[in-house]
Amino acid sequence: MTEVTAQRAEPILEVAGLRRTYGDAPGMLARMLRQPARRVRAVDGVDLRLRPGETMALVGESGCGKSTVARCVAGLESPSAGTVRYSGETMERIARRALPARKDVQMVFQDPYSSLNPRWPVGRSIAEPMQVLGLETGRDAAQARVAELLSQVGLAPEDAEKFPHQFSGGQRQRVAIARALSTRPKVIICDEPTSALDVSVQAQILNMMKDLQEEYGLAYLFITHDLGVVDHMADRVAIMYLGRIVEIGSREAIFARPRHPYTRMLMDAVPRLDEVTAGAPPLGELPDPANPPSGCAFRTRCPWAIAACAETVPPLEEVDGRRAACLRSGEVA
Ligand SMILES: Nc1ncnc2c1ncn2[C@@H]1O[C@H](COP(=O)(O)OP(=O)(O)OP(=O)(O)O)[C@@H](O)[C@H]1O
Repeated sequence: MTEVTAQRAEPILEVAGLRRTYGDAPGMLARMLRQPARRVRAVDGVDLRLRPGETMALVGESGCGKSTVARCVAGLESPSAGTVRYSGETMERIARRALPARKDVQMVFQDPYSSLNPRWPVGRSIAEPMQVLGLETGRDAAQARVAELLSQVGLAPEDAEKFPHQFSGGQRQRVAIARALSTRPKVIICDEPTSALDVSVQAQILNMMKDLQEEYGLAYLFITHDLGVVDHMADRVAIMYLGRIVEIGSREAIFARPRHPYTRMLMDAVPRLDEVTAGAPPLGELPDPANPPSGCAFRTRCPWAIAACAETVPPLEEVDGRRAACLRSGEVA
């Protein structure tokens, strides 16, 4: 499917012009030291469309705004501007009026403890979202559903009585996935769900997530810095740099012929991408997000940069079956 066709298909999730700025007002310490506010445009005009049953990977170095997109899309944070729609319904309306669409989106975090209460038996945490939304209120029905969910993620019904610390890291992530599945969502936002796990456990969880996707027609917005994971999971890929998407298209197109210099450099750095994320800079230092370069924010690290790159922010334009935001995208491949 070309990027043009993908854009035409009916989306389950549609993000338009999403912006999230932090630090509009200076904090107390900054005020005492008479420092100006440190204003960061963490997300600066992101558009995304996710179709039912599809996996879109959102990729980029630490600090480029991936988690902020995830939190805004999951309704955990309000955007400064732009809209998030599920099946055409805005997230604002969904959150305010507890519309049924609220059950359609769930989130899985890197750290399962973010969604599991350490003092609750996991069965209670798994049942919580469906009970909050009034889906399975009777005790027996809720228990039966928890047992069903545990077996869907490869655990035993008796595991409902255990506490989070009694599981291994991989099992704990299975529990977090069972909790996310409890409301029968259509979309799951996954923020680095396997990056804290050993490689072999990682593969098991990813394969299970693929099976669950197939069985329930789930769409995943999959946030990761790991291109191996992207290759394994994604139908489409969006590459983010300092708050903006710089390239978006099918996994095949992007892996075969990256058209943005940043995508290309990420791919060249593949074996060391964990170092990129850990801050070691095979690509050079990321500029200060509070003070990004004019024009194309990547130009200060870009071997293809020319004077014109400092003038304007290049728009995402169709090139070679995907969209890329680079004045020289035609020459990059
Ligand atoms: N609550 C906050 N207050 C102030 N700045 C924030 C806040 N959350 C994020 N930021 C800033 O917004 C930018 C994007 O952060 P974000 O966590 O979304 O990036 P990321 O790509 O998900 O990185 P990571 O992989 O490290 O989580 C960063 O410059 C970060 O410092």
